[in-house]
Amino acid sequence: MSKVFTAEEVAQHNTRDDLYIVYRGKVYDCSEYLDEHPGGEEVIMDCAGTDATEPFEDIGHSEDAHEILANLEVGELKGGVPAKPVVSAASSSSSDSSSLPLVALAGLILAVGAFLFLRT
Ligand code: HEM
Repeated sequence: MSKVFTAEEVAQHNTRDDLYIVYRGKVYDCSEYLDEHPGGEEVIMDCAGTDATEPFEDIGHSEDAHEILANLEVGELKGGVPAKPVVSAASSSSSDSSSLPLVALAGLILAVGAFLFLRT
C-alpha cells in the first residue's frame, strides 16, 4: 500500500535535495530529476512542496514526461484528488460570472462607437 501524506507533510519537502510535488492527488519525489528537467530546475523548485497539477498541465507535458513522473511516485495525498466535476463547475461558473461585465462593457463601447460614427 502506498504511503499517504498530508499536505503539511508534503510542504516540508521543499528543498533542492528533498523535493516533493503533488500531481492529481499523488505525491512525487522530484529531487533526483531536477538536474535532468528540460524545462530547468527553477520551475520545479517554484512548485516545491505544493500541488503542481496546474503548472504541469499548463505546459502540456508529453507522454514521456508523464511516464517519468509516474516513476517518481512516493505515495498519495490524504484526501486524494478533489472531485473533478466540483472543480470544473466551480471554475467555469466563476469565469462565467467574471466575463459577464466584460461582455456588457464591450457592448457598451460598440454602441457608443456606432452612435458617434452615425452622427458624423
Ligand atoms: C517531476 C515533474 C516533472 C517532470 C517529470 C517533467 C518532465 C518534463 C519533460 C520530459 C520535458 C520535455 C518536454 C516534454 O516531454 O513534454 C519538460 C519540459 C518542460 N517542463 Fe517539465 N516536468 C516536470 C515538472 C514541471 C513543472 C512543475 C513545471 C512547472 C512549470 C515544468 C515546466 C516545464 C517547461 C516550461 C518545459 C518546456 C521546456 C522547453 O521546451 O524549453 N515541468 N518537462
